[in-house]
Amino acid sequence: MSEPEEDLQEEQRDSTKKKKKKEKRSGKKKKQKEEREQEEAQQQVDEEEEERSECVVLRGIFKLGKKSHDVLLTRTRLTWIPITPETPTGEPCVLQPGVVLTAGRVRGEGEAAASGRPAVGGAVLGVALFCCRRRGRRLEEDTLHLHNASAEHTQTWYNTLKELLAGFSSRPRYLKVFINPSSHKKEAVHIYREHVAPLFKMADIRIDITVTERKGHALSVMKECKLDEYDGVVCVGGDGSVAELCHALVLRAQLDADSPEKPVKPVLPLGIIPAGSTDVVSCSVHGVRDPVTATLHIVLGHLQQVDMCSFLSQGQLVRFGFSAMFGFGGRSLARAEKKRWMPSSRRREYALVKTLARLRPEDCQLSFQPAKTSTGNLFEHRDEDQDVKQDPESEGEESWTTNQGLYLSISIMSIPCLSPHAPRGLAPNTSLANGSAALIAVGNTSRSEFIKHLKRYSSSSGQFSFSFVETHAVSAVRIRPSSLINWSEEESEEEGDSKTTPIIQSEGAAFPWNIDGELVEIANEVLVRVHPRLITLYGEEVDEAESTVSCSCI
Ligand SMILES: Nc1ncnc2c1ncn2[C@@H]1O[C@H](COP(=O)(O)OP(=O)(O)OP(=O)(O)O)[C@@H](O)[C@H]1O
Repeated sequence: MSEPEEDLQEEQRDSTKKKKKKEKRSGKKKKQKEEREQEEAQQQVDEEEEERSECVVLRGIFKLGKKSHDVLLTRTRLTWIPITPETPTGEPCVLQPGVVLTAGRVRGEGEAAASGRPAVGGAVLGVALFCCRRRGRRLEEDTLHLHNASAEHTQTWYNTLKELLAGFSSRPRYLKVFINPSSHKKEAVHIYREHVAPLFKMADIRIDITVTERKGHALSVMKECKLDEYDGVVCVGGDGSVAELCHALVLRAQLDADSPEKPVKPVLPLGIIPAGSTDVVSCSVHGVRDPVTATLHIVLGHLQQVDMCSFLSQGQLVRFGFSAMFGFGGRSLARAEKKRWMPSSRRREYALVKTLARLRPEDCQLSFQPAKTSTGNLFEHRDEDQDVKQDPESEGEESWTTNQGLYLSISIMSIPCLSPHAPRGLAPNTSLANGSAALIAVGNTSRSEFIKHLKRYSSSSGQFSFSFVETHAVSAVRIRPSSLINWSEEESEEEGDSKTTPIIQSEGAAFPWNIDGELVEIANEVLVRVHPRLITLYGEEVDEAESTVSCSCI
């Protein structure tokens, strides 16, 4: 090729490059312009929505207590200002309709006010707003009376408020309720009748109740019943009942979706009314063990996505759940279950002390897949997209970290497991919906050091600052025991030097696991997988539970 030809080609190349660059620049500019336009359009929609919601729906004069007030209702707030000549622009009080449970008509001599419920007979004297008030982590029922003698005026307000409340789509209208009458002190039915049913009735929520007759009853009902009629499921019971229902909801979703392998997110949310002895799941989404708080979260439709785990052994699903303890936690529960005749708190203390006295490590291979997107931010919320992409099953063997050793205790928890005994939770380093579980592995150590570690759970921190404790945010865990012992044999053993002697294998034996407070005996390797946001519970994210008890046994 001659020099001028080469120059010409070079020029052509340059001009094509420039052209491409120009096109790229103009494409980028076009994209930016489109994005800007989209943003502006969205802003306009938001502003219009805000304006619409701030539009006054109703305005009227009502008496609140003895004073007349100028009352204003928009779609997002109810505001009332005292009408006083000395301060014509008085301080407004505000209430969000989101906290209003229902509206009733005050009739007759105000008997609705006296009874705290919407009344049926007599002349209409005003509107009563039954609402929810926050006191710390507790939700309580409260009433606001707006008095006005005009029946027509009152009726308009009553109808409008009812219409507004009907617009809250997350609030349930029809619930399937399971009550375990044998939970804890056998008070579940009483708790339901006393604290829950009146609030459901007041909020016009229809209910369909099953009082369970045996273990597995709720699961079999859930497999068969027509779920699409309901807006949610409610469990009145302890952690065992909650675990059974969560497991049942996911299984049912799998059945409905014809997905035998992969867990499927249930459509219906689960509400938990605590009636057990520890109520860890309830505490983790309510911050308190209080049936009224739990019911109000359901009535107001507060929904919280929650991570769950699946537990598999030899490729078979054992169950779905939130937490599992292997080693100390499993053995302690197995001992407690043998003394079912004891009152539950005594039984727990007995088992704890006895297991501590016979403390022994498990010899096992512990493998885990670190959670990919964990940033160390305890209460971070992530995109749904991120969760979908995070599929531990698609990861190769190389993403696993494996250690072989002696462990006193291994816990895997996809929720913080708050309780009055451990207000910041057994796993404060995870949150309800961060897409990972906390793995807490306690290596072999002396009894006194292990007790120190346990005691720090009831204070507030420092339980992991020991050289023998390791914690990881994980998406999957595998525990392969090296040796087995039938735990009942262990009961009858003489106490030897248990600190360093690993457990001896015996045929047909199984390891006791504590899965959501239920004893599950598994002989082989267990694979735990975390399923981000697999279930929706009525409740909210809380970082600390109300502490009402102290454990006296250690
Ligand atoms: N009528 C019944 N009789 C016996 N067991 C039942 C009955 N109904 C349900 N169950 C089972 O009882 C088990 C324990 O229930 P639950 O957790 O509610 O009570 P708890 O063990 O006393 O409470 P906690 O787990 O907080 O100590 C669950 O596995 C549940 O399936």
